[in-house]
Amino acid sequence: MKAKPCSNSLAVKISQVMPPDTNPHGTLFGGKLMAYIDDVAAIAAIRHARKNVVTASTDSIDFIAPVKAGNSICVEAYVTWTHKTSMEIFAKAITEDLITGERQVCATAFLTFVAVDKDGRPIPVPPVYPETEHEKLLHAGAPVRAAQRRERRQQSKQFTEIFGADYPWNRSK
Ligand SMILES: CC(=O)SCCNC(=O)CCNC(=O)[C@H](O)C(C)(C)COP(=O)(O)OP(=O)(O)OC[C@H]1O[C@@H](n2cnc3c(N)ncnc32)[C@H](O)[C@@H]1OP(=O)(O)O
Repeated sequence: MKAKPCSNSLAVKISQVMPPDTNPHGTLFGGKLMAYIDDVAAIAAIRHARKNVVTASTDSIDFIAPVKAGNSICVEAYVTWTHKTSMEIFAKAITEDLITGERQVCATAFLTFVAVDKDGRPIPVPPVYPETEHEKLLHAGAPVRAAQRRERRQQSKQFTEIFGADYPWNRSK
């Protein structure tokens, strides 16, 4: 498959934070921001693969600064690295006080998406290559992050086996 540049997958979403999406502090719900990030990252992954994708995992999301109601929130995401069927996506969210123009990074995250066929089975994706300094930095660090994810996935599988699928109310003490 022909390699594509990171920039080919760039997806951006900008919106104004409205009160229904805020918590009692008047700032954006963390869960809402996570949904924005997943949404934009999925578009980037589909753009790169030109196939259906699923979210396989999200690395830790660091909430760096709160996002006030009335501010804008801009999420950008692009594919930084690919393996066989999986793609790493970097997402960055910035918030802007629309009155003063002050901007802040409010969150960054790495997500992994997997391209799937109509039965949900993983299928190959094209390679990606970096062009800018930022893209090169992210691309170079990706194999180490992927190895950490493989290790974490093994731990998750172990927890799944240990804790099982019992409902809490059926669990014996
Ligand atoms: C857009 C959305 O909202 S989708 C909804 C939320 N997501 C989901 O429902 C996905 C549920 N999970 C699944 O369907 C499956 O576990 C899949 C498709 C992610 C993986 O399928 P599996 O049959 O386990 O495939 P397999 O073990 O071969 O892994 C396939 C690839 O996914 C990668 N992968 C799987 N799980 C993870 C994970 N937790 N973190 C990072 N990468 C992962 C593997 O490393 C592999 O990558 P590679 O082919 O590039 O080397």
